[in-house]
Amino acid sequence: MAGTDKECLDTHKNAPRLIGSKTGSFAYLTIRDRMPVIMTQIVDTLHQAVSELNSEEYKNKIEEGKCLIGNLSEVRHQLMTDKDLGFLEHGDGLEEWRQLYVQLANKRNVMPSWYNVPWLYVECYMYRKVIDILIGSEYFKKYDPFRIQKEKGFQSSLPAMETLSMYLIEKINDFKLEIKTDLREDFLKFLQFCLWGNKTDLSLIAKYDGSQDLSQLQASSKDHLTNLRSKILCDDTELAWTLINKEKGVKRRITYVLDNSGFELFTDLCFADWLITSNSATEVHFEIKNIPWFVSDVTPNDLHWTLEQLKSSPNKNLNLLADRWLGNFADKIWTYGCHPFWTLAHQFSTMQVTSPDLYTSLASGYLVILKGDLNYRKLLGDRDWSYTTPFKRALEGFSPTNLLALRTLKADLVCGITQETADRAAKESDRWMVNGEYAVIQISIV
Ligand SMILES: O=P(O)(O)OC[C@H]1O[C@](O)(CO)[C@@H](O)[C@@H]1O
Ligand SMILES: [Mn+2]
Repeated sequence: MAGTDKECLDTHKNAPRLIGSKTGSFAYLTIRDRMPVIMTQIVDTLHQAVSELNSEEYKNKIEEGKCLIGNLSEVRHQLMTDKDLGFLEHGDGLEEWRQLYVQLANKRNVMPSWYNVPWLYVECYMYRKVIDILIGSEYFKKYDPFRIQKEKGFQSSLPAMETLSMYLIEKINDFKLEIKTDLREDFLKFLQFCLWGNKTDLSLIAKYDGSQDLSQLQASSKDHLTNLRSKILCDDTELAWTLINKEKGVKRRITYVLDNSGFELFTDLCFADWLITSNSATEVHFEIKNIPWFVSDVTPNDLHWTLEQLKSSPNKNLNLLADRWLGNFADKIWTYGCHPFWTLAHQFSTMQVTSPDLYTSLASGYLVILKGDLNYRKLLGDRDWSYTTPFKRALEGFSPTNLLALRTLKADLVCGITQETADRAAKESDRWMVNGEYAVIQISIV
């Protein structure tokens, strides 16, 4: 049973939100164990970067760096000792953060602190607070404390990317030569590559230093995918296929809300390529993060860096894909945006009010694909819904257009699955909701 905030039960009988104050819950353990480790990593990485600077040339930068290290260490201390949360001062979304803080403060008789507000808020706040400190500086405004980890993650995924690139190129050639292929089967495969690509987020492996072998986490072989089917606890693939296969060739845009860099991003770009090549969409618009976020989330820098790496790789298939993908961006068949909404702590059902421009943009497309665990938590308002609550119900009215969630379970909430399925998974592993071994493919059709 997850940790919950009974105060948040509202009149619409929404389930309570997950909160860190429930001892032993995944929220509690994340705040107690995983978040301090991530903060330590941030401090250590910055410390390393500062210590590599030439002390004569970068005197002021070094001074400032040391000061930032102190401020970041203080955030870690506040988190570990459950101090009051405060306002943010720099960067996007300040007013939205302030409003949410005031709402939380008004709901309680005590000041909002790390363990007494909803987990979603506090976890997003930690990442945003780090950026607040960096943006407020002179020399570290654009510093990405996760860059090294993301780059190591990319390098260690290269063998899996090479395998997947061969598969995609085979499909592209089939299209070119008009060789009849089983489109449904291809769709199914790419969807699952993307789904399992979500296993490799680096915030879950809090101690990831690039040396661990991620290949076990990467479902790069087709046979492996077949074995993984039983781990998909709700599988709306057929509904998704019906949607994708409908009225092919008409002008339509798919919005792809990306999650992590590295292997996951590569699988997503492969799928986006297939969507265009198979005429399933005429435009794919990616949404990514405007700041370093939850360790491994894709920022514009990560996207550009990834494409450059693929282009300069000694592997010809990766070069070929990089050329295609750079071409897609140049031709505006692919576009990307990084709306500040994605780095707020808001659940998606508030988007229409808090970020109407983004909502309208999603609504003008045919389908939104949402990747990963955090997006799923925000879809569900990070609430402790009963497992059998229908997906659409848990969205609390969020319905800009057709939605498709692809998520491996890394937090103890899920909906839209049968009690038998939940029991079976629980029997297989008592960590089934958080270990990234299980997944859902869920669709909401307007
Ligand atoms: O990259 P994802 O799939 O959104 O996962 C983000 C991570 O953050 C959490 O949502 C909370 O720590 C985890 O459940 C997950 O490991
Ligand atoms: Mn992520």
